[in-house]
Amino acid sequence: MPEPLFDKVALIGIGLIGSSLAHAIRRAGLAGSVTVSTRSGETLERARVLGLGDRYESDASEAVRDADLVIVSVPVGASGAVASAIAPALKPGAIVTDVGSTKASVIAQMQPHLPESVQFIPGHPIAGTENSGPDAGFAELFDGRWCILTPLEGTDPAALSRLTAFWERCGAMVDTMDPGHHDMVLAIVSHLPHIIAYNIVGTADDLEAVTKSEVIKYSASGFRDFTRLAASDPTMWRDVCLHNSEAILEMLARFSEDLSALQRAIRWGDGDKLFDMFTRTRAIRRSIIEAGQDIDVPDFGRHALAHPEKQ
Ligand SMILES: NC(=O)C1=CN([C@@H]2O[C@H](COP(=O)(O)OP(=O)(O)OC[C@H]3O[C@@H](n4cnc5c(N)ncnc54)[C@H](O)[C@@H]3O)[C@@H](O)[C@H]2O)C=CC1
Ligand SMILES: O=C(O)C(=O)Cc1ccc(O)cc1
Repeated sequence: MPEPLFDKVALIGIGLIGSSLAHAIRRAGLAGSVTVSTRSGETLERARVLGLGDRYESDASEAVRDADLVIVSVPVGASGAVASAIAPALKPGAIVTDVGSTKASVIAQMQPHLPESVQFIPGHPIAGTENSGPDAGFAELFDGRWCILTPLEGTDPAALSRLTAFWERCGAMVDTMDPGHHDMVLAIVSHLPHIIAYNIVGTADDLEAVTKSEVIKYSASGFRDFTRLAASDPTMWRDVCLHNSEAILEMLARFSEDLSALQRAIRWGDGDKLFDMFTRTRAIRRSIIEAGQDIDVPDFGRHALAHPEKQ
């Protein structure tokens, strides 16, 4: 086993992402010891039963006291409260990072509390599932997935390299990005798909002409894919919507315009327009598969794609 990258790591929040980090850290031998802290006593007890750490602290400030790396993995709306609680106890020179799905808001919430003696490097692994809580995590979650770091002005390059090495040894590939750009990109590739999924499943649930049992019984795989996303954690997604509202509203406005164009093409029987649009979007799917980013598609899916010929 290679040398640990950090002597002491503190995991604040031990849900899907925190517990996956605990497993990945252990798999790669990245820490001398791991201290777990979370708000709810019940979750902390569950983490202890699962053996996710070496020490367990209900008080986040106690957990970070001697930590060299602190990873905050809580819903983005709780980032400010966590930063304020841990700030006085942080060890000078420690690296503080997070995994939140939005970046500008997390930075605005956390940075004012954190002392200049620590290196704050916000992060976001683009890897997850619809499950939450400490039982949901697994060591392979980050394998082959991107992790975006959004370093701030004045970040020490050595600290950035160390955090990059940490994520790489957790299995991820690392990119750096400006926080505002991150929020715009993630609004279209992650936040909108979840919002659309919540909406379509809600619409189906509200239909009077179709019973709930029919929705369950006849749901084709397209609808089932939406239900998976719509089963994601309500607290987490409420916070994402509230904390990336500007970019999400911008993307929703564009989406609504494009949906209206699609609606018009259907109303006027404009088959050429529909065909052209569906051909363009199919190319995106193929590019994702070619880039090896199609983790959810079993191997046979690659060969089952039809050719884009006009029928
Ligand atoms: N679920 C996913 O697929 C992904 C989530 N993320 C981000 O990771 C973060 C954590 O998400 P998950 O692990 O999925 O959530 P989760 O719901 O599985 O776990 C959240 C954890 O935070 C704790 N917590 C909540 N409020 C707290 C507070 N005020 N103080 C201390 N602890 C608190 C909970 O007890 C729990 O341990 C979120 O910011 C989310 O946006 C990032 C990538 C993927
Ligand atoms: O479950 C899925 O399909 C996801 O899209 C997981 C996910 C959720 C939130 C993120 O910020 C990143 C990844």
